[in-house]
Amino acid sequence: MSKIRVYEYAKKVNKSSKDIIEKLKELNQPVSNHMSTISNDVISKLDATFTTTNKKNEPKKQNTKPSNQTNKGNKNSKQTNNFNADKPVKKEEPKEVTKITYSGSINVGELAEKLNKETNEIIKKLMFLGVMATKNQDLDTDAIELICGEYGVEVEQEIEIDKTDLATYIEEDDQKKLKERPPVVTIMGHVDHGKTTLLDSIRNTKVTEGEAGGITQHIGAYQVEANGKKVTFLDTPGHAAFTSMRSRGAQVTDIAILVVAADDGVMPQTIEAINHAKAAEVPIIVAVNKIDKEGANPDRVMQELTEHELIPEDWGGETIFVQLSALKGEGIDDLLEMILLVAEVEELKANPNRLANGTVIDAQLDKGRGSVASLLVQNGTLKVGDPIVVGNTFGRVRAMVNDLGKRVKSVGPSTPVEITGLNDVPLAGDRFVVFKDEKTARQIGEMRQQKELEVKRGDKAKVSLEDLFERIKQGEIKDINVILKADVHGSVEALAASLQKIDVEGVKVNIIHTGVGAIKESDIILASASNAIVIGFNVRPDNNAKQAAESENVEIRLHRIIYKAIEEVEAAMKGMLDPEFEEKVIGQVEVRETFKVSKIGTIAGCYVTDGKISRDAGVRLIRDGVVIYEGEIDALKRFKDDVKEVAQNYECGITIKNYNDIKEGDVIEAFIMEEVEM
Ligand SMILES: Nc1nc2c(ncn2[C@@H]2O[C@H](COP(=O)(O)OP(=O)(O)OP(=O)(O)O)[C@@H](O)[C@H]2O)c(=O)[nH]1
Repeated sequence: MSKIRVYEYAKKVNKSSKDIIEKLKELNQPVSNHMSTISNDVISKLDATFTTTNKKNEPKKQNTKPSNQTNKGNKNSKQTNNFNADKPVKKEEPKEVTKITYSGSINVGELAEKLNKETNEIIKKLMFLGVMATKNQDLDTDAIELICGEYGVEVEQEIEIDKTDLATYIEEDDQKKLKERPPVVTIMGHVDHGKTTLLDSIRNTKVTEGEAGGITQHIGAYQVEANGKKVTFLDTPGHAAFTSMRSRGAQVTDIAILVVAADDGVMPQTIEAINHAKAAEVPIIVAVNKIDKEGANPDRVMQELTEHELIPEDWGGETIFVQLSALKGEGIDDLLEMILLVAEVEELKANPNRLANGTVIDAQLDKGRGSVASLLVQNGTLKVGDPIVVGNTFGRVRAMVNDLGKRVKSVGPSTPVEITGLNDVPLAGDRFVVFKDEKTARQIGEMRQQKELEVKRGDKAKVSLEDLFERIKQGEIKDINVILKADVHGSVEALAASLQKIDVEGVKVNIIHTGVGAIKESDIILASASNAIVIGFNVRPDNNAKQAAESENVEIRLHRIIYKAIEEVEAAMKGMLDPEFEEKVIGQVEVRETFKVSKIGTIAGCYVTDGKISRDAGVRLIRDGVVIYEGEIDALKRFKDDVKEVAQNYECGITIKNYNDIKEGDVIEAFIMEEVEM
């Protein structure tokens, strides 16, 4: 158990921090203030006093009555007496506050105002309580309660419910309704130690038994049966299940299988895997693989793992080791048996008789079926037709397919299933929750979408790759905001990871939104609002997005090769991007006569009406306001001489390269391509 602070403990036992501080003094464990931490052994001592009495006497209350106010109460009554005595004088008494309410956070100044006191007075009181605070400093619940207690004022915190938080819609289970559920297992280990082979081996030996004709399908997880019990394997070998999912706060794994090749021993990724599993507090079963190989040394593996606190039972430890050959399918039954054993110890349970919730294992956009998401049902039963919110997407479960490629109507806890029917593609690691009615699901889904947009919005000036370097140099930019869209989830993750690794002069790429599928108007709006560049990988903007990008001045970069996209961003950050050119019109010329010369073609006798025309300029032939040709000048002459340029109000002769259809009255527009100033 980790340490907790005085005020946290106070809240836990429904006492004021002051009570706890007093008690700690009595226990000879004085602390300086309510923010001080208390160690585990002291907590047990406190528990002995508080949890027993607390449970007996005081039900948990939302409102916090002021504590310890006997003194204050007296003072108040004294005041009243004085007031009565002074009645004929009719002095203005400040309005007495007896109760305040607040929501969210409140700072010292605001509290003073609510209490009808001077800010300085509050600051002094806080100092006395060991808290140094300034006027604009936010106060935690406990400090607020302490101060109000001092004045004998009741405090009520209005708890704000975040309606977009899916967790608030998941009701707690009645323990009596819980039933055993299959364990969800992740296989981890160093490269080439045999994770994929093991996953295949388990699947091949177990899945098809009794499932004649079943076509296996990769939906990110599969179930096998052993000894009449089911086991669910996440079939994303490696750390994906831990890294990407856990980064979104999703915990799906119950048991981690650590594969270590007996001929190779503990390697860097083995250690990494151990750390992931430990951080997630997931039990580890070690699978010593490749024991069929010459040079296999299982003992060495065990020896090496003891250094990482994985000690075999035979050696007095608690870690289960299974020796196997994934390639030959040996030891698979042992492994499954051990998994079931650990599962039993862990008492994994869920309630199949409720609306489902769980986690997205993977999701993608399918040309025919639209958004397709692989879900792991973690609690409840998921049914076709269920109104559902998945991450920031929503819909109704249209169809469900299990890991054997079979259509199913309902699935219970720990079951992986692929669903269609969502309005957009969610992300791996997103939570899903089923709702009773579609209207609520839609409302919450839309609110979540909206919130996602708002959260990601910033209000900086627009950025483009071209001016990036300059703004980095000026110190205007520290983060480069990027919105990433790609055809498949894997590319999104790969590109995002690589972009985030680019580090130029301490400037970092900040991926504010990623998604699968075409670049949409909403992406552009988000980019515009958050001053981001949109990078599309194997995807294109749709028409609305194109228009929005133009009007919002948002830069879209399209790529087909990951490293090119990375190179480009890196080059922009280093100021090495090829310069961008912009067209600049330098002049206008009126065609007054035309001459046809056999070897030369049409010569236009012209008059420069505006600006100038130069020999190396590009030209556009405009007739009745419509551009009918764009090309280069072949010759520019004044009288018989070739000239470099001709200025306004002068006459000249022009021939256009490979173009002769020039007519009297046409306008020739001259333009040059100019490097955009950075
Ligand atoms: N002899 C022997 N070879 C094995 C065994 N298990 C896996 N291999 C071989 O080891 C190599 C790597 O196996 P994979 O299953 O691809 O390893 P992995 O851990 O999934 O590798 P990555 O996906 O690259 O991380 C392959 O050539 C397998 O055939 C085994 O039990 N015995």
